[in-house]
Order: sequence, then structure tokens, then C-alpha cells
Amino acid sequence: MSDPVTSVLSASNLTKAFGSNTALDNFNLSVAKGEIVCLLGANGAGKTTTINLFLDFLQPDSGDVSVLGRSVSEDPAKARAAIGYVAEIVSLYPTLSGRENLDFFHALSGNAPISDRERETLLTRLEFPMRAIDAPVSTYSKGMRQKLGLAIAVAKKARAILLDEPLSGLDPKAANNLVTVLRQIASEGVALLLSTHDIFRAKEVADRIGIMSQGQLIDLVDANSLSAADLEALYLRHMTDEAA
Ligand SMILES: Nc1ncnc2c1ncn2[C@@H]1O[C@H](COP(=O)(O)OP(=O)(O)OP(=O)(O)O)[C@@H](O)[C@H]1O
Repeated sequence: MSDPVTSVLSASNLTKAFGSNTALDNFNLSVAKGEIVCLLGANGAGKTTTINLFLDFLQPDSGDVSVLGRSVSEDPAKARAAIGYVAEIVSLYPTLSGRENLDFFHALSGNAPISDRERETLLTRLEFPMRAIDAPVSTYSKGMRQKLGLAIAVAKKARAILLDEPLSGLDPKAANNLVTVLRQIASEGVALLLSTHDIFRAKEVADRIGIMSQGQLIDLVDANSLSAADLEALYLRHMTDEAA
């Protein structure tokens, strides 16, 4: 029998204000099992606020976020257990090695320890350079820290992974590699929600792209339905319309 819950992440009529500043305004979105959705938008458009509401770091003023069909506000612990989060700068212990960080954060989520073989298989699949596994994390590049963050999420069998600005600050090779790895994770049934400013990588990685402006989802397009140039033109047209 097929899984009745295909929508892993769902936001309905979400509104969130900080004082008089409305960061999110009646926002609706769902991300299905195995799907990658990218949120594109200018600084302050509400992308990080959306991610923070799914993570229960913030609570909505109205509307609801749910994970696997269950409202996050009703059962935040269950939602957190089903979600992995890769911050723009992944928080890791800099003096500990990659191996020690992975094992520590894996245990912190209440999971059974992973074996040497499982750890190596996982990291190799994510194209983490295994020669660096015992070096202190302070020596890692941004891309390597992200891979470790992804490994922590995948090891805990997260059903959804949220990534805030994962592509910013990566060199083209690392960005290209991350796109490949994210697509592979999604192909295993994980729902991915990313925020980015990178229109071209968004087109490469995503199944659907949400364009946000001033707290609203003003367009949601199928990434395959248009070329990168068309996507850029659409994005710029929306930004011009909003500014007018
Ligand atoms: N904790 C907070 N307190 C006050 N205002 C906030 C807070 N977090 C976000 N905001 C405001 O909410 C709005 C949306 O911010 P958000 O960080 O979600 O945008 P963003 O699309 O992620 O931007 P960026 O691309 O710069 O990261 C902005 O006006 C921001 O200043």
C-alpha cells in the first residue's frame, strides 16, 4: 500500500509579524516526499522565517505548519524528530573531529550509535572526503561542514531536511557537488526545502521554485517548465512589480 502522507511539510495560511513588520503574510506551501522546493527571494522576503516556523524556533501568529500531517504546535518533539536542519553556518564543535561531531549529534538525538562501516558508507555517499574525518572541524571548508550537517540529518533518518542558504559562499565545484548530493538524498524519499538567492542553482536542484517577496509567496513554478534565463526574467519581473 502506498504511503497516504505524501505531503511531508505543509504550511497553511501562515502569518508572522515582528512588531509592525509582517515577515510572512498568509503563506501556503507543501513539500512532498522526495521533492525539492527552493524558496527564492530578496533579503528580508521571509525565507528564513518560513524555515524557522517549520523548526518550531518561531511560532506563527496565525495559520499552521505541519510535518507528516501533524501540526508542529501540537507535537513539536515529533516534528523535530522527523526533520533535519542544515543552517547556513552549520554549528559544530570546532575542536572535535568530523567523526566525533557526527557521533555526538547522532547520539544527542537519541539514536543508537552508528557503526564505523555505516558512518563510512553514509559519508562516502554524501561525497565527504573521508581522509578528513579525524581532523578538527575548525579546518573544514563550508562545504565539508554542510556535508557533516547533512550526514547528521540523514543518519537520523529525517523525513524532511531544511537548508538555509546552503549554496551561498560555495565555489562552483562545491555548489555543483551539493546539488548532486541533494538530488540523491531526495531520490531516497526525503522532502527538501531550501532557501537561496542563486537562481541558476535553484533551477538545477529544485522540482518547484517558490518566489517570495515581502512575506508572500508570489509565484510557485515547476523548475522543468522554464529555462534558467526564463526563470531569471520571471524573478526580475516579480521584483520590479513588487517595487513599483
Ligand atoms: N527575530 C526577528 N526579529 C525581528 N525581525 C525579524 C526577525 N527575524 C526576521 N525578521 C524580519 O522579518 C523579515 C523577514 O526576514 P527573513 O530573515 O525571514 O528574510 P529572508 O528572506 O530569509 O532574508 P535573507 O535572504 O536576508 O536571509 C525581515 O524584515 C526581517 O528583518
